[in-house]
Amino acid sequence: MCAAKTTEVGTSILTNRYDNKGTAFTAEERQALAIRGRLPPRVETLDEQVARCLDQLRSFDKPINKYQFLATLHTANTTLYYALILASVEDSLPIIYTPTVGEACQKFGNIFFRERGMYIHSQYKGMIHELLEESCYKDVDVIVITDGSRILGLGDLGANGMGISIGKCSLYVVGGGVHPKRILPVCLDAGTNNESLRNSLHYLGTRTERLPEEEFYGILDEFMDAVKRVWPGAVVQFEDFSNNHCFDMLTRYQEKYRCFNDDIQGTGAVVSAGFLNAVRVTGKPVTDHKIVVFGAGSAAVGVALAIADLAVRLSDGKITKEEVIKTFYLVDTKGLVTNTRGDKLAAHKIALARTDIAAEDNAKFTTLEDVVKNIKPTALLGLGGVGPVFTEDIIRFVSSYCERPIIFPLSNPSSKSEVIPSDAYLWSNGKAIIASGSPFAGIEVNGTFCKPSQGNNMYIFPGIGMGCALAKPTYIPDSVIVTASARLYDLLTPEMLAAGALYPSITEIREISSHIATAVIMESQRLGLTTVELPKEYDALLAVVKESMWQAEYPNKQ
Ligand SMILES: NC(=O)C1=CN([C@@H]2O[C@H](COP(=O)(O)OP(=O)(O)OC[C@H]3O[C@@H](n4cnc5c(N)ncnc54)[C@H](O)[C@@H]3O)[C@@H](O)[C@H]2O)C=CC1
Ligand SMILES: CC(=O)C(=O)O
Ligand SMILES: [Mg+2]
Repeated sequence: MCAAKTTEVGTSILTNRYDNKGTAFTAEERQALAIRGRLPPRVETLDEQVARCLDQLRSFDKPINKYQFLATLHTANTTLYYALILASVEDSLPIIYTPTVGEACQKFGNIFFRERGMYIHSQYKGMIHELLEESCYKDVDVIVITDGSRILGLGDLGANGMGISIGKCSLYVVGGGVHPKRILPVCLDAGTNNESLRNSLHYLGTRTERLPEEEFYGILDEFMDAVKRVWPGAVVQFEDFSNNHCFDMLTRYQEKYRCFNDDIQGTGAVVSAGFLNAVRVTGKPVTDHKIVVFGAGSAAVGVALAIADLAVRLSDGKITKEEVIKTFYLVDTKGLVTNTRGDKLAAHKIALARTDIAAEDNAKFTTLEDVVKNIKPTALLGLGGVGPVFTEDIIRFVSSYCERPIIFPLSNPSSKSEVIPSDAYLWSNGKAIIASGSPFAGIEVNGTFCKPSQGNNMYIFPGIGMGCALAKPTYIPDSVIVTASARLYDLLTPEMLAAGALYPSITEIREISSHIATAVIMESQRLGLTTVELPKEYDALLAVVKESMWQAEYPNKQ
């Protein structure tokens, strides 16, 4: 090979995030690639690189600067980026995911420096197939798409929502072992109704109001169809679409494409598993509980219905879905959701509306405080996305009559949490059983260290997506999601439960995801939906799943 040609190859490898090894290139490799003088002399192993980069990461005080450092690292050397995250899951997930990813989305235009993923907008109508074909993505297993209309609890962030697709895709690699080249974060830029964002100096999306319905579905239909043709094996995860679309999108696409909605179905699957494990701690059957849910949107409705589905599945049909649904009291901006309060309920609320409140009694239930006082719940689930509403008064009141109140402040990011878990432990005198959407510190109460579990859909979507990418079922029916949830429920051992956990440790995310993926595949096989031949027996299938996981290692392992 001539010298000029070799230099070109060397340069393209050094600047290709997937192939670059940086200081881990050996002397021989440096010579062969003609990059001898272009790297510091020391040759490091991947472990040494990880240790050095972890020190660099820890040297930043502000989480957003840590986020920027990691984004830069991803751009320079993707293998090292994932090796570092896998070596420091508990420290780095709060940076690449909630809560810091929320701040990164808010500041997306200010911190953007290099492309990642794909942007689809109305200007490309009629050309989406071509756009996907011409992209550098040749084989895609998982696509996470958002239109940025409801990013965490931060509202309409338009094209800045790309940050959330990127964060979720990173978790597919970290948790599901999907190859980094086979994930695709997508931003459907359908405009934004956030006027101040639209007018802000560095906003990078289209500066128009959100598309009318017909155009929105026109572009989404075209995208889904193009994905099926260009990457027929891919799974599409819908993320953070506002509730005027997300339920309808599921109806429109669930049986036509291999897709699921993370906020409705993923959140439902995770929270139902943790909640029913918390119910075991209370010693009372779920049907004896009274569950107040703050919020009645995509996550709240997904969670309530999933708890009912999982409870029915775990009871072997001894309890009915209707019996569990009766335990729920959903609260939205107008108060308790009932069928008698005189407004036209959004379609997604109807199945969960109380039917036992006389019209004249609705006035007694117009605030969360009223509902708590009058219902005396044993469980509070927070999915309103507005911040601290589970007040000291509420927590103390619930703890006054309830032996082990279940308190789940599930809204993200941390600033939108319904209560800071350490406060809830203190106010409940250590009695509360807590899972929070974002990670929070624990606290010692009466000599016992209490730490919240993280009730976040990150426990399930990597396993669901990975299982479906492997077995390629024609579509993802609800029963596959309930099966994934039941598997997560079972993965919590009695010892873990006794130690106060509601989910296995997140450091075990790959192990967890491999079991969830296995369960997902087996249920898809049972339903006759898979299009790839895989073992039918659990252990053999689990081995195949584990074997398929990408490892954060250089090709010629250092
Ligand atoms: N822990 C987890 O894994 C997940 C957490 N979430 C979080 O849940 C929150 C909500 O998400 P979605 O349900 O998708 O949003 P959404 O917009 O569909 O629903 C929000 C609901 O809260 C209600 N609400 C808003 N302000 C209220 C107020 N002041 N009083 C009473 N009700 C009020 C709204 O009426 C609506 O029913 C977000 O913060 C999101 O980050 C969502 C998905 C997963
Ligand atoms: C975790 C998540 O998906 C959300 O907060 O929207
Ligand atoms: Mg979400």
